Amino acid sequence: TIRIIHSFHPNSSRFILSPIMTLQSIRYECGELSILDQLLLPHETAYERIGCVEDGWKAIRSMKVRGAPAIAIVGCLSLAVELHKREFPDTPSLSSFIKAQLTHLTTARPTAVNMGKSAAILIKFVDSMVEQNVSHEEIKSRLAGKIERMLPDDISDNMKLSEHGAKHIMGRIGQDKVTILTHCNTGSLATAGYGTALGVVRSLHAAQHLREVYCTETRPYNQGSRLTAYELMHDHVPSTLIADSMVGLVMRTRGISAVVVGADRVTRNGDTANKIGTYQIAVLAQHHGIPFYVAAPITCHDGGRLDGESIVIEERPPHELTCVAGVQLAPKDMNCWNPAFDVTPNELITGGIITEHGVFTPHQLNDFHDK
Ligand SMILES: CSC[C@H]1O[C@H](OP(=O)(O)O)[C@H](O)[C@@H]1O
Repeated sequence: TIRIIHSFHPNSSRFILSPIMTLQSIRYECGELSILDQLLLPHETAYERIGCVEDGWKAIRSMKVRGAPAIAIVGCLSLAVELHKREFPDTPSLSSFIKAQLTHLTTARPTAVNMGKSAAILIKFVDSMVEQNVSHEEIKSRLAGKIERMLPDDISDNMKLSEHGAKHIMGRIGQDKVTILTHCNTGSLATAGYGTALGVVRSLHAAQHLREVYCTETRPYNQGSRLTAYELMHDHVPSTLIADSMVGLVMRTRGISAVVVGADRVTRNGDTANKIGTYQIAVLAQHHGIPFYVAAPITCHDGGRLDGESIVIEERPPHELTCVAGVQLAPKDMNCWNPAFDVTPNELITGGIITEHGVFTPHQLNDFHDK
């Protein structure tokens, strides 16, 4: 396991972190992959073995594993696992298999950019090795190595992002303690570890600057009540669970200093696709004059897309809305609409977009992509 041990150096505002994490959504070692089945949390902790790409696709589609970074990491690792076991007669057969499998993985869930972005990067990596006449065995080995590095790279990005975000919020609010509101789950269960928006919360808590964090239940999958509450209790972070419908009243009466949410796809102009309900929280935050931040490592950024208008919003099955934990709540044949995401326009992201490279305004983000 990896446990994060925080120590706050008295002579600087930097957080000293050593990479030991306690909550692991992904376990990978020497070609063996298993994922924490998040449909069973918080009542049951069960890991499911992923033996091939199809196992990975099904785990992502069913949301046993979810969260934009975790989706890409599990998808790509499922390919590494399958390549570890398969033999190929020559380079063309290996290359076409890799491309077909990566393309297939991008069909599991359309809104988060991470899987599609990783697939494009890995296909380009393989093509470059084919052009250099690298042997197909060496291609397999180098590709597996590149995929395996996604795990530590994600944790490293999250820690840097979280430090930038915590420092920016402290600088903006100008008080010793802050109260944060967050939505959905953006922690160790949505990433390789530490988290994005929840990573910012962890960093504020580690530096003793967090008064409290309010997390929304995040219907209908309940990422907040089942997953974020689980992580916050696990880490002994002062926190309060609220229903999605309570956000307005909490903003009005509980002294929220800032809102920090994650992202599934941030476009060039800063428009952000994130869990359904994010948009209305951003509108409420503007109404109450509360800075609204999006925490998103560059792996969640779609620099090739100008704005959020064309982002495909995934629609999930009606039963995920009409049933809770397998109990039928709404009438079985009730007409439903179950979009899993919405898009927050950049003008509502008033705090900034927190990345591992720093905190950007939407305009600065556009310049960053031009570099
Ligand atoms: C750190 S990205 C987490 C991001 O993914 C979640 O969606 P889902 O649980 O459906 O995969 C949500 O939008 C979070 O902000």
